[in-house]
Amino acid sequence: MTKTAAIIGGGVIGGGWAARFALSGWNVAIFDPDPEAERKVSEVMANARRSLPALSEVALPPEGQVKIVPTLADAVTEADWIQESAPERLEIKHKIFAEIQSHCRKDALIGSSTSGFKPSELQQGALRPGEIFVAHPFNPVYLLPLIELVGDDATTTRAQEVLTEIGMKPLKLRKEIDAHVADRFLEAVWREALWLIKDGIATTEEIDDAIRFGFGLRWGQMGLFETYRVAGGEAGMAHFIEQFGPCLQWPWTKLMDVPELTDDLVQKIASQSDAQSGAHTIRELERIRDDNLVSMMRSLKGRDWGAGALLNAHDTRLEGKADPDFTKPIITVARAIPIDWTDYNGHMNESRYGQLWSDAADALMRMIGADDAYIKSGFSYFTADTHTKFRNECHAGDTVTVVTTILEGAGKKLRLFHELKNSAGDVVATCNQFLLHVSLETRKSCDPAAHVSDKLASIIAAQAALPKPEHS
Ligand SMILES: NC(=O)C1=CN([C@@H]2O[C@H](COP(=O)(O)OP(=O)(O)OC[C@H]3O[C@@H](n4cnc5c(N)ncnc54)[C@H](O)[C@@H]3O)[C@@H](O)[C@H]2O)C=CC1
Ligand SMILES: C[N+](C)(C)CC(=O)CC(=O)[O-]
Repeated sequence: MTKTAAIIGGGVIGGGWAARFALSGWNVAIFDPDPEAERKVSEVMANARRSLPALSEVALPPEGQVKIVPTLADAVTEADWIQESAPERLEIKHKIFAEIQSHCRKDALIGSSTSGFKPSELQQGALRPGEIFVAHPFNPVYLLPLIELVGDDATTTRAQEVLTEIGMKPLKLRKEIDAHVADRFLEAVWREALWLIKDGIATTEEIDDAIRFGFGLRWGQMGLFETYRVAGGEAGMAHFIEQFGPCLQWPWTKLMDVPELTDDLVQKIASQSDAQSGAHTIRELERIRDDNLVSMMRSLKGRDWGAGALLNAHDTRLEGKADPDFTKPIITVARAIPIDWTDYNGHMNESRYGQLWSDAADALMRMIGADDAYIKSGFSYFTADTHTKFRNECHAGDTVTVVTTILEGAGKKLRLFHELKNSAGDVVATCNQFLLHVSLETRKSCDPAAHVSDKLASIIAAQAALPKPEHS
């Protein structure tokens, strides 16, 4: 049964949660008293639709329904997960939790997006305090996987399972603390940046350059400790601390001091920020950010590292293991086209068609039992010939499928016909691909193992009644 999320507060973060849940196949009900909420949420949804599916090499589940409802009770009554994302004011959040708990199911998970409040503060005066926990996300919630979870162990363990299912990276904190873990870092960096601007040392643009051309790039892949372990050289972490530990005693940092946010300082920051980024609207900046994040996370996927390894594991979960119904056309690829597959002509680059044919052949190989274990045993298929015909264009964000027909599959020969189709079912391109079964030891062609040729024969028989694809 389709699960339901209730989002209370549909601003920057609530909208991001709504998109994350809906694109993971959940129905979403949003309550927000702002008459502009519907427009704002639909803009976040549009951003999410063009970016989140591009992180995946497989199709996402069908999108859930998203609706704005007139009362908080309408949103929460049936919900499996309720996410409070109202302004960062404790009295507002208390009122909301009281209303949530008088209408919601007893087994509903009730998370708060709070950036700084501890669960014990959120729970003050609540009907069932232990049910309220912190689920702190990062903007944009539909792309960044981290969620800091703080609260009752059993409840946050249940929350952890749900978040993993929707492709996120829950991080359970051992103890509650103001501003959790990640925002403690962000606050330290923010405080130092304010000083640097106030003291006229650097502008907003120079500070951003200091981050994005240097340690910011490192942090996205290894974080703080692994990066510094490497920086310690062969002598390692202890040596690193010995060398740089004393800096904390030197005047490198103003960490304990907070600059006063005077009108002058706010004006200085705002005008520097306008000079730096004012040429773009916020929506344009969001799209630039999202495209960059998708490209960076896709690179990490190729390395199976960090956030990329998480995405690969999520793809495996989404793909499932069950055999398709072989009496129907075989779908070997179902996915969205990522932005980094497109080129200066504004459409998918020709090299990526080769990628899709290769992915389709790999999927077909797994279906006939020529899977990873079979390849490890010393046998595989090599492509000997491909003929691609381009018939239409394909753009970033398009959802496409590859339908693969087995034209020939006897002995060592395997001939496949792939049709790349867009979401309207139109053929974008076709490929006639000829493969030979090989021994990876001799590098010569040979007949496949009996279980592979038998499976191939049974699929060809199951497909016999289907019409032959056009132009094959
Ligand atoms: N903006 C950010 O970068 C991040 C914010 N957060 C947290 O997320 C929460 C929401 O922040 P944003 O989305 O940035 O704020 P926002 O101002 O964009 O959105 C808040 C929304 O709550 C609505 N609202 C006000 N009173 C309400 C009520 N009684 N019931 C339901 N909705 C109500 C407002 O109309 C508004 O649409 C805060 O607790 C914040 O600390 C967490 C991570 C990052
Ligand atoms: C600025 N902030 C404290 C609201 C930031 C966050 O809470 C997380 C984020 O997305 O940076």
